Amino acid sequence: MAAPLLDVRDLCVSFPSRGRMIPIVEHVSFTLGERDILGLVGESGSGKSVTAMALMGLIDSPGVQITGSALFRGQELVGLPQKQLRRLRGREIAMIFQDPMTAFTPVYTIGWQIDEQIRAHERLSRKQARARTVELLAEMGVPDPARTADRYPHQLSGGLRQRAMIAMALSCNPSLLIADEPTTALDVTVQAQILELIRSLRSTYGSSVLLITHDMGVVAETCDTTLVLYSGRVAETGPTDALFAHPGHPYTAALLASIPPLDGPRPHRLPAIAGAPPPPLERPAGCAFAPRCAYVHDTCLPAPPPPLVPTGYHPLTAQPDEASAHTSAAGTSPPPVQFAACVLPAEGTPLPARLTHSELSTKPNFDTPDQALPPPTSFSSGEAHQ
Ligand SMILES: Nc1ncnc2c1ncn2[C@@H]1O[C@H](COP(=O)(O)OP(=O)(O)OP(=O)(O)O)[C@@H](O)[C@H]1O
Repeated sequence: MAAPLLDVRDLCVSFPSRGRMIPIVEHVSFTLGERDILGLVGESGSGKSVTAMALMGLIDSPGVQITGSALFRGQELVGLPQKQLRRLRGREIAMIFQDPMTAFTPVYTIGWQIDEQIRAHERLSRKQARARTVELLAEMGVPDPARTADRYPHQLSGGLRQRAMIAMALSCNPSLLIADEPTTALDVTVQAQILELIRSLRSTYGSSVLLITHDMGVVAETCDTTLVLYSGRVAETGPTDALFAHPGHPYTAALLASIPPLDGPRPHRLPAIAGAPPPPLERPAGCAFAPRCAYVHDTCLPAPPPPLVPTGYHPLTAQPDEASAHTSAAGTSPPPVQFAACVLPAEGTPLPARLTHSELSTKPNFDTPDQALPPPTSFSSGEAHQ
């Protein structure tokens, strides 16, 4: 199998506070292949941005502790000196953010800023750099790119600014684009256009994308693979289609159940996940979702469970594992995918025994059984999510 573009193993990020280290991201592992789009999804505060910033070497808080490994084309990013990281950023790895105004300086034109980015990495004259800027803006679907290049950031609409930021990020043809909530601030029509643009990057630029979002709809439309982060830990990962059709983790299932169905009867109220993720210092020893889980069981409590991945799929790549790959190569059909589940019952099977009320109420942030998510019938069949 070809080496992945990005191979992250056991990434942990902790920040110091009042003499203690607060673990924000714990043992996050995944790989991203060439031209793949991986969605990093989770609620606000789950550690998505911290994961991305750690990979980019952009966390400069004093005392931050980053451990584990992140190999980019075989080069270790964790602990890489800033000088070398700076060389990689822009040229090999680029990042775009929710708010393009944070990426552009308000006092220079869009074109000038993209020209400078190009000239920082390539030996081009001003004229050549501007020609490349205009070409890039045109490729990003910016109308009248030569005139738009002469505009200041505040003179562009949110969608155009986002296109201009993607143009700047792609100006040096990076292999990896990290997109942190790139469509959150945009209206739905522009959001769809930007997602289409991001999807097209792999064919036009050969780029892989790490897409950070809290929106399962965005993931469904855009990502090959999905990694669900909950309270700084990986809850579940797998090919997006499979994960959406058969979520194995009650958290994934609950996130999916909270998306309005496109067809069929509209529910009176969408199911919400009661409670909130635990603060990092109150994270339970076992599954961090246990305090909010309708299916919590005593086996969930002693230690964090390993991330769920469909049976037959590799836990890091979320691709068919070696055995399945060999079977396909031999010309026979791959074995049917079986879906792992932590405690999610198969259709028709009874729920596992629940913890007693007193056990539940001794845990921080625990919802009472009455407040907990009702067992949604759609969880086990997955039909509602297709
Ligand atoms: N420099 C920092 N020092 C201390 N804590 C931090 C720092 N940066 C982030 N955090 C904490 O890390 C946690 C995860 O933050 P992060 O921004 O990664 O979440 P997120 O999943 O990206 O959420 P959102 O979708 O709201 O952006 C939060 O509790 C945040 O307060």
